[in-house]
Amino acid sequence: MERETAYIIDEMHKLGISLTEQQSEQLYEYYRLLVEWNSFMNLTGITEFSEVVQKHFVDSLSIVKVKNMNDVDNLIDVGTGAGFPGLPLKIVFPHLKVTLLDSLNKRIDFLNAVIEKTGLTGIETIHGRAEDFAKPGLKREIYDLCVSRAVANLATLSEYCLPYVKIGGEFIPYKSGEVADELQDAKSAVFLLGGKVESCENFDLPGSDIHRSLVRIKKVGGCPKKYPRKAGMPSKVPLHT
Ligand SMILES: C[S@@+](CC[C@H](N)C(=O)[O-])C[C@H]1O[C@@H](n2cnc3c(N)ncnc32)[C@H](O)[C@@H]1O
Repeated sequence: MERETAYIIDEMHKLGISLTEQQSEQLYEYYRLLVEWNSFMNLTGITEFSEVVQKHFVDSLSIVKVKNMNDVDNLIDVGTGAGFPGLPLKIVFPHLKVTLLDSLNKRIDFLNAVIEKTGLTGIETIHGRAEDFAKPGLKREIYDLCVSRAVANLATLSEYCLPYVKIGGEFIPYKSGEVADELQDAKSAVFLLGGKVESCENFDLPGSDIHRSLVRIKKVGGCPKKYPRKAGMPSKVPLHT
């Protein structure tokens, strides 16, 4: 295990992140549980250790290239699946109050097991659809940051995510490949939901073939009450021009 934790520490160092022994052990335990649970449920197609470190852990943390996480108090990860990117972010930045939301209960069971085994506090899981928890009195417009990876196209995803973000906060989707067309298609959805695209940072993820794009969308105005529409609508009929 020492060799593996040293590898995790080195790879995070390349991103300018200094990990404690405890944090590297928590990430290793997360990896171990991911592989164990993956043998009886579908969590990830990636199970080889160095690939998990690069394609899940380093990728999740690549947000530090565009955002100072010390400026963030709370975040929600929408469609977190096996916890990416929200759970590695919580382990590396323990001051964060984190909500992990997913519509598949089996994945929530897995996340709860990781949280219990690693002893993390200040993190909650929600089993449900993104469209159902951004209602007034629930989790509407309370987060500094919303992140999401591999969940939906940007127009749909904006309707899932922007209602969670407080004015002045940010929504940063993890996209892959070229996103120019997707950004164009999502432009009016982002505007309608109170967002403004500030920038899009593209880079190759080291040690993998992933071309990552991180889009910074600022919440500049309140989200109209009618959004998000009822569950299923944002994906069936995405908001567009
Ligand atoms: C391809 S997986 C990606 C998981 C993780 N974000 C990652 O990058 O590894 C998509 C996840 O989004 C969840 N999801 C899709 N639509 C959702 C919705 N409307 N509300 C909540 N979760 C949703 C699915 O259950 C699934 O776990």
